Amino acid sequence: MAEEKKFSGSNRPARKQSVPERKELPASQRRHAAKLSNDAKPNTNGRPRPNVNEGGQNARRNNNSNGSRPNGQGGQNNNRRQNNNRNANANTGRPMMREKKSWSTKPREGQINYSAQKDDSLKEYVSENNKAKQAKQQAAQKPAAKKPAAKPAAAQTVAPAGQAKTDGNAGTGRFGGSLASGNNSARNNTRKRNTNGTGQQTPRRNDKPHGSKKARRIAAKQAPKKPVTVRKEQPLPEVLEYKVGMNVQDLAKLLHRDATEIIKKLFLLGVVTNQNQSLDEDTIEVLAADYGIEAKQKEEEDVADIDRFFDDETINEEALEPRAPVVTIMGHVDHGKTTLLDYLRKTNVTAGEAGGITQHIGAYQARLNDKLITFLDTPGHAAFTEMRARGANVTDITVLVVAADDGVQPQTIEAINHAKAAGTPVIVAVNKIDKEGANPEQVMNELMAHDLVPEEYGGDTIFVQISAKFGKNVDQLLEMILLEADVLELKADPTQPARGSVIEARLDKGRGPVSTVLIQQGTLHVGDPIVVGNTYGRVRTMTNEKGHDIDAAKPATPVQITGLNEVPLAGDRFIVMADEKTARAAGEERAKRAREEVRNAGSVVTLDTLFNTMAEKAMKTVPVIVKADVQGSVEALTGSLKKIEVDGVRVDVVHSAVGAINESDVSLAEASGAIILGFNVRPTPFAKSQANNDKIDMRFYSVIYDAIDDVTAAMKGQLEPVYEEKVIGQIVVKELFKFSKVGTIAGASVEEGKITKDSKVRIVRNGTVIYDGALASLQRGKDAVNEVKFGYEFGFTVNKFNDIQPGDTVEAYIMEEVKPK
Ligand SMILES: Nc1nc2c(ncn2[C@@H]2O[C@H](COP(=O)(O)OP(=O)(O)OP(=O)(O)O)[C@@H](O)[C@H]2O)c(=O)[nH]1
Repeated sequence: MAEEKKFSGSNRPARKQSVPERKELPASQRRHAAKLSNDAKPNTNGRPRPNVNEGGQNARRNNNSNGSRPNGQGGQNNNRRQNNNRNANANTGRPMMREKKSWSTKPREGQINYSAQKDDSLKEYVSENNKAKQAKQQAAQKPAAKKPAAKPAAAQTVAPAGQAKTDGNAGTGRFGGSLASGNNSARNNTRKRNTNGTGQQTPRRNDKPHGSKKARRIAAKQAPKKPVTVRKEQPLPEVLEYKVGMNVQDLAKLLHRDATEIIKKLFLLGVVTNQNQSLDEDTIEVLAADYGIEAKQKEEEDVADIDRFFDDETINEEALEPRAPVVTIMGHVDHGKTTLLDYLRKTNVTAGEAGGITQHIGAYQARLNDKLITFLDTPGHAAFTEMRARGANVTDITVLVVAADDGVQPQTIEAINHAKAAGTPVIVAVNKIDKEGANPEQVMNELMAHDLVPEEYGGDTIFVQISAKFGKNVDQLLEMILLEADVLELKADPTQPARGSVIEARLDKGRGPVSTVLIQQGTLHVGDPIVVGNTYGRVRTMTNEKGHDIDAAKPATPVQITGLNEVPLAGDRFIVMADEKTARAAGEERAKRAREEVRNAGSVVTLDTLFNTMAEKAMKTVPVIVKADVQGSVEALTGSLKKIEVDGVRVDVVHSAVGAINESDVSLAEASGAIILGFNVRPTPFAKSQANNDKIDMRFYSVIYDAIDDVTAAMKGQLEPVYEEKVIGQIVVKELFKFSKVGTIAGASVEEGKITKDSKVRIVRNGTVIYDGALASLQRGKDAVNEVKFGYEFGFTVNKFNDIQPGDTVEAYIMEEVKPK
């Protein structure tokens, strides 16, 4: 049962200590008490009655704070419990939710204890009041007591710890059982409210405090505080692995600490920051040191760096297997490289080649005694120097073809140097030994001067005399290659994801970018996500050199693949990635960086480069756009064009790509004033008509030499004309004729050569040039003439010079344009 509290008018606490002593209640209070006494009748309708008039002045004053929120539920107001209960609505059994002041039932020191005073009227009042109160409480408890009994479980659930329970414990709770009685009790017990396990009911939407500001403030003070979530204390990590730029929140997670704790710590360390501010390396390290742990900067993986897969040897020694040697054939033009490969492949590439030059790198495999040899078909023309160099970089062995009837030539030496630079052993194939005039001994002697000493002369270079045309000793050459490969112990790990290099790439009309790649490590599978140079994709199809579809390719195998987004460059490296997403990210990042590189290279001017840049700007350029059928040709042509040496003029390749000449090429040509050079390609119909309209110069070639010659001529035409002085005649002044109208006319004779009307004249007196200028008039007799030849006499005047004397000699000369060499 609810603890019964006496509410007596005489029990009214003093609001101030200095309340004057009174013998009896004032008339007004007695009147009020009497009114209350009348009101304090049991509530028969079961509904809560407002307590506005209950409790006399106290009750009225407390009415303001009789909100819906239980006061002191959170257990903060234990010391006020009695007051609350005293102030509880007697009708409802509900506690006074808020109070304006903490009232004590016991008089404090210096206070007057009204209750102790003898006052019969008050006693009477109290007794009546108590009876009325009891009656009211009993009436109020009746309906409330039913519901909790009907739903004890619910009541158990909702009754927070420390609150009165509605069963047999009613009246012993914090609110003296008031929760268990009346309508509040019924509501609280029938509706589940989330207590979040804290014992505190979560506030309802309308649980706003009412009353004056002050009342709200006090209520807020007394309101149960939100439970503080206690972070599970986890131990600090041994090492703080951080990234530069992390903020306090990030570090808080890593350190298992509260962000505010870190902010405080940093503040004490002299760093004022907030949760979101990025922190530098030093700050993070100092913080870690303060926590007494080690800080280690996390190395961010550069997804675009595919070279690391080539540098970091992650090869499993146990998985290594012997692989085919990769052989590059090098040599001077027409010494028989293609014929040798032809023989090996039993095809006839030579006949189909325009201009008789191999235009791009191909790769093929030859088999001898069940052993494979991979050949890279590198061209011999000087234009392909870069490609040869690239070929040598993926090469294990270089076969140097030297025609026995032609001997060592410039490109033979160049090939030797490339092989030396790449560190690959050289096997010399002395070719065309079938030919009349072939002198293999001579070739051997010449090569010895380049450190290629035959074994029979005590050196370590293998020489094989062959006839590629007739296949003589070609098998012997293959044997020697395999022998050398054995010495090199060539092995690879086929178990890892494939990586290698692009040998050749082109754009196929139907299949998109088609690339010949050489696998250097691992096994390449159809479907592999792949990054190639600055592009990426998934291996859609894979074919071997015979054009057969294959599913997997092991190390040292050249295969043609499709499925890339763009045409890569010959020599680009490729790597198979874990998934397509990573491949895409890497490819896109690489492409972005490549674009930035190009942009920066074109625009950055530093003080160091300023002079050069200015000088460069003063140069005349021949802008060209190069389009070709294969990447190798693009590179060969652009490389050759850049090497053209004409003083004061350089080629500016504004764009180069594989594929037909399209509209965007024509637009670019118009914008940049470029000539379009098409190598084995033609324009699309649209591009053709656009080029006609825009008067764009498009030229088509199938031989690189022709393209280079044309551009060289164009470049020479671009040069400023150079003039040289050419003396055409010697004249001696004989006498002077003075005319008032025209001035002095010199009479002279042509002693050597001639003089023309356009001649310039240099007047020399006593060996000194006294005047250099142009003729004003040239005449014979009274007639003006264009030219006076040797032996004739004539008259002349000089522009702006009137001091000519008999005996002066005159050099007649002209400025003649000199063609650039
Ligand atoms: N008699 C004879 N002629 C040969 C031999 N090898 C090549 N030839 C001829 O030499 C010429 C040039 O041969 P290629 O194989 O095209 O020479 P290459 O070195 O590939 O030339 P480029 O592709 O221009 O670098 C062709 O006419 C061949 O038929 C040979 O062993 N004997």
